[in-house]
Amino acid sequence: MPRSVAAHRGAVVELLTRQAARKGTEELPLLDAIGRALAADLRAPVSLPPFANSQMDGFAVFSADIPDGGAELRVGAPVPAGARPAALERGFAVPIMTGAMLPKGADAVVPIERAVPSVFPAAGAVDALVRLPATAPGTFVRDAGSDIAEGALALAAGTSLGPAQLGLLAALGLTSVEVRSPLRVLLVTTGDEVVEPGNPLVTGKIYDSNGTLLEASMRQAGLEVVRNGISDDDPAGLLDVLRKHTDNGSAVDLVVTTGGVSKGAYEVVRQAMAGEDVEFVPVAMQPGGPQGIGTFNDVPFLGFPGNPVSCLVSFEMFLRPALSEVLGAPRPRQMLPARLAEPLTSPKGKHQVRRGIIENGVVRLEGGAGSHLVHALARSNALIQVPADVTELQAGDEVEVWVL
Ligand SMILES: Nc1nc2c(c(=O)[nH]1)N[C@H]1C(S)=C(S)[C@@H](COP(=O)(O)OP(=O)(O)OC[C@H]3O[C@@H](n4cnc5c(N)ncnc54)[C@H](O)[C@@H]3O)O[C@H]1N2
Ligand code: MOO
Repeated sequence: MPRSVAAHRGAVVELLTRQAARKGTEELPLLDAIGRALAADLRAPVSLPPFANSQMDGFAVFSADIPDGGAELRVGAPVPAGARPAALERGFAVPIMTGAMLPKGADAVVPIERAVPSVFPAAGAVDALVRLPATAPGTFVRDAGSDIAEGALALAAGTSLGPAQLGLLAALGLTSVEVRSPLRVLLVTTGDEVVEPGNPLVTGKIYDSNGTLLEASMRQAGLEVVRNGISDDDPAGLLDVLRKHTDNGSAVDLVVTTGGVSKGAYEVVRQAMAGEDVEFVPVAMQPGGPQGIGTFNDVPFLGFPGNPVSCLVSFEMFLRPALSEVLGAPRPRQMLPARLAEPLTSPKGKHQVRRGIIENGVVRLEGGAGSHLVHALARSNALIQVPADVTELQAGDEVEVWVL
């Protein structure tokens, strides 16, 4: 009985949870922390904004100085951004620039466009007057701490740090941040037929796309990737590579291989793992059905199938979500409902993952179901999820898509 996608994902989560618990944290300069997960809850060391300030270029006023019909007020000394202004005198309006500190005694800002005249008096002008409309207290004032108050929770442990989160930390005055240390992965592609790009393509051989595809996926997800070339179909050679990288305990946190897991005569990964704590399970998913999982030399092990699309789908369906769950980073893929632009069929009892392009809530298929179709994959921006109990869908039917 094949294992469900959810059950296999759960097994990958369990495998990584133990390993992640052994990893520590590290302090990094903000920009080096992009894509990492925050190690601990972080409280705001200062309030944002730190002081009440103006949201507009205009006049800071005491709202009670302006009756319903408006009033003519005397113009005081202007407040540029960055200055510490003197208190506002009653009956005065002071020119204030966006972001500048509100003078004590002021409680509202009237934008320059609503003033008559609607220009600031020239520098050095004396006895200038301005006519302003009535204004409710608080208008165009950004109160101190209205974004976040000092001591409040700024970001929770496990938050994935993207540009917005790092920008917040900078706004709070921080220059570095404590993040979870990344997992280091040994990625080994296998197969006698597979050659490194850049070499001549001898008849019967193909270039290794899995190595680049998966290393790129892993790096984007915040993993450190160790490579050791391509292993041929000799199990002893593959075992040597795996031992070299796992023997000294902490060298790698996870091993991922590609290929050699199905039912052929030369299944190098299956053969190498005979006698190890690794099982080969059929998962009710297409592509990416045959999966290896377990530990090698006490290090978590995942054996992805050899077809390139199967590799990407295995990564997106199992490893990436498990990393999100266990480490907090990367952020989970955005999942959207979309209408199918065309019909599709799906094998009975298997969760199918098709590739497609989503645009304005409609998703169209790119290429067929074949797991060798890397060109179609490269044109796609979404994975279309077809549940195991669905065998046919019509144009216009709603599906869930994961945005790549
Ligand atoms: N009799 C059966 N045959 C197959 C079954 C099955 O159930 N019964 N399952 C099929 C499915 S589904 C998949 S997926 C593949 C999985 O095969 P393996 O993991 O053993 O992978 P390989 O046989 O080594 O390769 C499969 C395919 O992918 C190409 N490949 C391999 N490595 C790379 C690489 N690094 N870069 C690019 N392409 C690669 C390889 O040449 C094969 O075409 O098994 C089916 N067969
Ligand atoms: O499961 Mo295979 O990965 O369909 O091609």
